[in-house]
Amino acid sequence: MTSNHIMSLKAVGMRFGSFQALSDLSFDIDAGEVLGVAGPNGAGKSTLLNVCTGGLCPTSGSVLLDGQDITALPRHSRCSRGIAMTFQIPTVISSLTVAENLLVGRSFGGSHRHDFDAIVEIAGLGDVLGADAGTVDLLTRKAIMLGAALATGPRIVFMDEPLGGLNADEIKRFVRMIDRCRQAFGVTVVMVEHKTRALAEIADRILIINFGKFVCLDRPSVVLNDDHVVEIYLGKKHDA
Ligand SMILES: Nc1ncnc2c1ncn2[C@@H]1O[C@H](COP(=O)(O)OP(=O)(O)OP(=O)(O)O)[C@@H](O)[C@H]1O
Repeated sequence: MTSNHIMSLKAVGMRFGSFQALSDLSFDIDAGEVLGVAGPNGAGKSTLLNVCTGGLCPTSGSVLLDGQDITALPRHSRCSRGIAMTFQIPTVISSLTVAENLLVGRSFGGSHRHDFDAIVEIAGLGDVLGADAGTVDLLTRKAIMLGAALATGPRIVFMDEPLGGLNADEIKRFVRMIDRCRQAFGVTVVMVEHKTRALAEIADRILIINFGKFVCLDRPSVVLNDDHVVEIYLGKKHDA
């Protein structure tokens, strides 16, 4: 029987000293989907992304990529297997041009490479390729980070709060960018996001966690209309 799961977590736990940040998390990520991850502050969302991308090695359970155990692999080894991550605060190399930043991304990753011109077009960076990356606005810095992640040739991209700090118009533009990544390259996207309305627009499914524990995983219309989820785990202050 063939599986459509690109990644699976099996009973994953993450303990920092005596603090249990993630507990017994098990779920599958479908190839080609946009999976949203939401939950209150401190729920364990960034910890979960780090466990998936190799920034942290879980203290219990396992992470599988295409059914292969990658739990102990560090970030650079996972990158060469097609796993990329973007961060809440855009990490660009300010002393390099926009194009050079993308080329740095291209020097990492595995044997597969997405087309460079297509990445530039998707990220909307055509007009600023020669600009110093340190001089561009926040949306462009986020686009550079996404472009550099795509330049590693990923099959799955994890994004930590990609919409943070953007205004309503910029959110729409970045959501379109994410959608184009999927259309053009077939990449799977897992995004942690507090802006639940935007998340509902782009995500095929949303995972809710709280206190490091699984709460639910379903289509946005089901998850976001669940009274318990809305009141307890999302809350009005995060809605945008
Ligand atoms: N390296 C660490 N050492 C100790 N505790 C940590 C560490 N990293 C995270 N934590 C704790 O684990 C919990 C989950 O943190 P995490 O950053 O994953 O939450 P989050 O859901 O991403 O929160 P937010 O929405 O505020 O970004 C928090 O209580 C945090 O203080």
